[in-house]
Amino acid sequence: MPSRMISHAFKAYPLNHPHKYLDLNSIKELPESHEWTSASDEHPVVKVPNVKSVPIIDLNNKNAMDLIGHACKKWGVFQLINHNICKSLLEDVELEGKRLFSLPMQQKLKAARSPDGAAGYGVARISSFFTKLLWSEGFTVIGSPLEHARQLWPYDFQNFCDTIEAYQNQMKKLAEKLMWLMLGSLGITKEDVKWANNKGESEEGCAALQLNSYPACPDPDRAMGLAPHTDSTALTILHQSNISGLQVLREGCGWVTVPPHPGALVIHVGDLLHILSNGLYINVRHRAVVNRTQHRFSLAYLYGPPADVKISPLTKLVDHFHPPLYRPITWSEYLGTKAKHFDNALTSVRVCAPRNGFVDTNDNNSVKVG
Ligand SMILES: C=C1C[C@]23C[C@@]1(O)CC[C@H]2[C@@]12CCC[C@@](C)(C(=O)O1)[C@H]2[C@@H]3C(=O)O
Ligand SMILES: O=C(O)CCC(=O)C(=O)O
Ligand SMILES: [Fe+2]
Repeated sequence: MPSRMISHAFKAYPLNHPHKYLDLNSIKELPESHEWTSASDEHPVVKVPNVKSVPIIDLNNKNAMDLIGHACKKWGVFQLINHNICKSLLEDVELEGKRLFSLPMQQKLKAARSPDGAAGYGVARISSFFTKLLWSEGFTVIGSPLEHARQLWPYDFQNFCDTIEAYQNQMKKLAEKLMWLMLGSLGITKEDVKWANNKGESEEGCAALQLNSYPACPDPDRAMGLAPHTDSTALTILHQSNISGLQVLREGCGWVTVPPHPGALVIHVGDLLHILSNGLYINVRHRAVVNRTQHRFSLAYLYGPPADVKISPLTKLVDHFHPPLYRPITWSEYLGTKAKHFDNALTSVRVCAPRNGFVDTNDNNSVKVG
């Protein structure tokens, strides 16, 4: 039976071996369990200006739609300024996140994500695809944060809930606006998308909020904050605070650092927009690296269509010369597919090889070792 909520997407894919939780803040030497070899990544880190940097787009620019479309085709990522999200809200949510991660481990584990669940405290789900552990911890909110917040702060959960809910509301509006700009640039309007005005859908269905914490690391060059991945979303809005760590893969060049730009939010094209656009938009591959001295915090708003609506390449973008590359799939099903196949999830949904004969650069069959 299709699930109406993304929080149920992993029911059939429980994580069998939840990792032991180390308090990364107190570790003075990188344990072998967290030692990643640089040989496991074939892409170099490239420096700006050797390669252009990720585009910065002003939402107030009258050409914003075209600039966004161009960035989605060339990069699959851009930084957005003048997005209208209150600076104080961004600061508040960052503070609440830091308050959460600074709790003692025993307390955080009271809100631990269950093996078959999507929400709560824990390591990133993709961790299970690697033999080495990530230098990070996360907290995922889907719908209301209340249940978990009560477990974390039995007498003091209101502030956290209010801030998270205010942030979710603002992000939802921005995500919707961005999605229509991204699709608008391809000539797609709301009339072309059946589920666009489906107001009856459960609020829980269309977003997750991921709080990421990357403590300072004694040996950052051999550790990995968040392993390379694409987001299983239509789009992601990332607030990366003022500490660098996000890198995006520019095909043919290598890893490009996305420097924190004051007030900017980073927008990623996810796998679902890649599917909807019939491959025209790049689902950007990215990762988070860590540093020796600063504790980094980031906040990702992972946005998608209603969880149980089948999405597929949009009819207007498909013709005899551009056959649909992917079969219809719901967001919920796609999350399950990702939980099973990780980097090969898109290939498993593909029905037709791209006309240029190239394979999807985000798919590979290599064994992940970390
Ligand atoms: C909607 C979702 C996307 C996500 C899995 C999740 O159910 C909630 C957490 C998301 C996240 C955030 C960190 C990176 C990531 C790969 C992960 O392990 O959990 C993404 C997942 C994703 O985009 O596939
Ligand atoms: O911390 C970052 O910069 C990246 C986070 C991320 O990729 C995610 O939450 O999906
Ligand atoms: Fe991501």
